[in-house]
Amino acid sequence: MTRNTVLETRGLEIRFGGVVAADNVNVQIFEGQNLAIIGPNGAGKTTFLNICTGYVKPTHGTVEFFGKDITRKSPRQITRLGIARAFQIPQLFADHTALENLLIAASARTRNWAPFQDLDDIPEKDEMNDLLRLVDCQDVANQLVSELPEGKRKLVDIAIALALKPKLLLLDEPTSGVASAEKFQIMDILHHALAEAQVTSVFVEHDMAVVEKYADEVAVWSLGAVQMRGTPEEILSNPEVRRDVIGEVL
Ligand SMILES: Nc1ncnc2c1ncn2[C@@H]1O[C@H](COP(=O)(O)OP(=O)(O)OP(=O)(O)O)[C@@H](O)[C@H]1O
Repeated sequence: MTRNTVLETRGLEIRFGGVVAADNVNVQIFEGQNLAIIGPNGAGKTTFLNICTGYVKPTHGTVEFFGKDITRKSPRQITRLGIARAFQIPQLFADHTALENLLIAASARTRNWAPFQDLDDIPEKDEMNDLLRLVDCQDVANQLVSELPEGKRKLVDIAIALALKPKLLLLDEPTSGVASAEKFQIMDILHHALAEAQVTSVFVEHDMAVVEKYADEVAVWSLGAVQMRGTPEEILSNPEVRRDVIGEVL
């Protein structure tokens, strides 16, 4: 069965001073997949997400999204084309409620954002309530984001990314900073929401139990390059990965 390519990078390169953060990065991401990116600190994982979303421009190489070259497009243009991002530290308006945050995102999706617009007037209210339900946050819709526990804040951040109706969602350590038991709850909700919204995902992750359970493929980064790619079983049983990424003493 041929798989449709959502995003493809060819020959990405960038260095920061003496550090090579991308060294001939060639990656294909296929429709419907949940690709995990793993690798030691400083390997270039976040740099890859930054290049794909237009925040960092590579010195060489290209990024194609559904066959269209987006390498030189701005982050805003790339978001509008259908690539969304969720961050390790949720990017939310802390003194607004969860629902208000989504309404602001909905407004920014379709119109120019007007900071003084009355949020009650935004027509996407039902759609945004549905999204909060999808990420199991309907119970906190009217609570200030600053008062939410970290797990709920992460889910609201994911709902905001989905409010942009992306085709591809890039997540930088979606479960960092939450307790182990809660990680799986968040990932279950995320996994279900992505399938429901038919969104392809790429997530950077340090927790191998999360990778094993939720990724259908894993790419291993090291020294700015993709060293290996395969199923979670193949990658997580590889002795080099166990030694260099997981830190096991073999
Ligand atoms: N804007 C920047 N300016 C200077 N150096 C940078 C910049 N962005 C990244 N780097 C460097 O490039 C290298 C790769 O960084 P990157 O954040 O992509 O790694 P990472 O694999 O995501 O690491 P971590 O797992 O610690 O988040 C690091 O050495 C980092 O310090």
